Amino acid sequence: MPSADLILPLIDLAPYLSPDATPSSKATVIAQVRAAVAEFGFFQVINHGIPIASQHALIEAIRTLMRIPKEDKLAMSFLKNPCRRGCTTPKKSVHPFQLPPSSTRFVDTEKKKAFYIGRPSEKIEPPGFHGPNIWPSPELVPEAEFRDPVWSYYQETNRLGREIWQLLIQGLGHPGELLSQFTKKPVVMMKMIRYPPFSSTLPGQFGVGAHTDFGGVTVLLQEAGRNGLEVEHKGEWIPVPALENVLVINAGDMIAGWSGGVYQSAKHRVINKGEEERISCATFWHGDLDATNPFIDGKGEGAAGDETVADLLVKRFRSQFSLMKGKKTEEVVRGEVFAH
Ligand SMILES: O=C(O)CCC(=O)C(=O)O
Ligand SMILES: [Fe+2]
Repeated sequence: MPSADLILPLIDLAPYLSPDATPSSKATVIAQVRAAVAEFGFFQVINHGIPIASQHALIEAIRTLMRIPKEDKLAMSFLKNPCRRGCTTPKKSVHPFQLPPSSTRFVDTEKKKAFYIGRPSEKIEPPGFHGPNIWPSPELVPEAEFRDPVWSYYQETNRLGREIWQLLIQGLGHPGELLSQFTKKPVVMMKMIRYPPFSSTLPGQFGVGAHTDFGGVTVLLQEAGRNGLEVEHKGEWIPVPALENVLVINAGDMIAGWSGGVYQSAKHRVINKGEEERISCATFWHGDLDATNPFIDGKGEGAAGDETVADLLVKRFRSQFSLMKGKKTEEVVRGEVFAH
């Protein structure tokens, strides 16, 4: 059961981001962020600098895209894309609850649909995190209704992800400029999500099952009023209210490892109990594929040391894949099951 008593910290970023910020006002925010991520792995932010109009336009754009015919979505399939972009459909995997007699072994455990974009580069580069984005044709969805607002929000959320990374770095006592050591060409994926209304989900189905994010900073926009996100804290689920112009920030496993356990990567899940669809958008701001832990100068061991960002990402996709027998590794590295 979600706990009614616990709430996540709500941090005002103005004393850090505004032109009048002083060293002391910045230090206060750095300390607040450190405390929040050390305790919860999550916090919410106001005065984050992303214009409300950009947030609204993004949500409308996602709604528009999710309504296009299924065959047009399949033509932009994430599973067929070599660099983790495009459309995913509900997740199929083995699940213990209610298998109707006529069903196959696989049922949908998650009912969401998602569309991914990332940092665009002309060439598709191994191991499949950099490459061109795909977009619906302008005849299908005019650029002003999808591509333009999505791209503009992507740039905003990139800027905010960078600021949050710098806050976390400074919270560990390093200069914020350390960021430039592992973010020359960072992997920054943006996942736009649509959860169906509660009535169309089966008992036991989640919007997103409990998981941790595996990489760096996540910046999450929830459509205002469409609650559903819950964060685990000491065995209890804390509901995270979907508030207008309030973003959710969390740290992934890579940050927890790199920080030597100072920062937490908390489990979270989504259950849309509402009778309306729920739109959200998560930006996963990782780092350069060849980067290793910047806090220990590459001298450490394991996840906290000499593994690169690419190693960590690929390892995570592979381990999730082991649940699904009979598929090829390539499908794993690209597949929805292995997306966040
Ligand atoms: O939609 C949400 O509120 C959260 C999504 C999420 O946790 C994820 O995609 O990793
Ligand atoms: Fe997540």
